[in-house]
Amino acid sequence: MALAAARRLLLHAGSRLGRREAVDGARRFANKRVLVETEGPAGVAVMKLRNPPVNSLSLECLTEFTISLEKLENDKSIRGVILTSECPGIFSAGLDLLEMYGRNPAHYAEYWKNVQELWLRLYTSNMILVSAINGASPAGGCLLALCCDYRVMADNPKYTIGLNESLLGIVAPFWFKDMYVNTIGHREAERALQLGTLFPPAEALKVGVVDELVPEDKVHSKARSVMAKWLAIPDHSRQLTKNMMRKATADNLIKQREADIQNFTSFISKDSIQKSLHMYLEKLKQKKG
Ligand SMILES: CCC/C=C/C(=O)SCCNC(=O)CCNC(=O)[C@H](O)C(C)(C)COP(=O)([O-])OP(=O)([O-])OC[C@H]1O[C@@H](n2cnc3c(N)ncnc32)[C@H](O)[C@@H]1OP(=O)([O-])[O-]
Repeated sequence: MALAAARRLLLHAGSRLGRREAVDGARRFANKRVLVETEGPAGVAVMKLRNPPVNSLSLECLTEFTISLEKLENDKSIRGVILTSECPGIFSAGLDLLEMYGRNPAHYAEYWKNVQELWLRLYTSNMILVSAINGASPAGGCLLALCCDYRVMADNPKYTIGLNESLLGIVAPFWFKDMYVNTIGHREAERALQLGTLFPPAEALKVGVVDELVPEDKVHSKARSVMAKWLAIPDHSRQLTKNMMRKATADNLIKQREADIQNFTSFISKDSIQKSLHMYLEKLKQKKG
């Protein structure tokens, strides 16, 4: 309820800001955790996640992300979005573990609904989405990248990408899996999901998790040049083709959203799963100390 009100406020504030920017000619709007800049080639927005330290997808971050996307979808002058991060060395650490640990079932349900919402909006977007992966991209971070039409990754062996849920003692839901299969094929997805593989850039390119590697300082310029190529295709034919390729996967979730929320809520509420998450969070802390 409170979140719905916050969402309305943000949308309203955003549209007022949008009008002011149009007058100033400064094409930029920002929520606290997502910055959108629309300067550069016509019709292209750059969306930067900025939820330090690791761009984890907290409920607030998911909401702001979804609202920003909604605004861009509604802006008929925008045809493409480059998705990237403002946090050095991190694209996104994925879903916020603290939203899935030590909370109550109502919170888990609310959180999951918002995860679904963002995924559906990203995966089925009519806009061209190119990810400029400029850092580590585990689990939900990889999910964001997989939603894009093209993935450019910084060739830095310190960065890894993949759906590593099984390493945390949790299970990627069927729609994460479906999108992984669509991207890298059944055999690679099966192996990578069971092992929770986090691929370094060269391996990510080899299996097809990403489409291209470039030196770190070229990630943005490459994403822009990729975008230019995609923009040259007529929107209507590209959009219909994208829809044809992705609709069945999205529909698979749409037809069972409520059951998926219930599955997630009962799974994540289990003592054994909470214990696994606790251990994983402790491991992250120890790594730091
Ligand atoms: C069924 C469900 C499907 C699930 C899907 C998912 O996405 S599950 C998600 C799967 N995601 C993963 O498995 C990724 C786990 N994270 C990592 O592997 C690393 O943090 C890193 C490689 C992203 C960055 O390394 P780095 O050395 O630059 O940074 P650092 O490690 O020092 O962390 C800094 C602070 O951030 C904290 N924090 C980190 N991640 C999360 C998070 N997701 N959430 C919340 N907090 C997180 C970390 O605890 C620490 O907190 P502290 O102690 O300051 O209070």
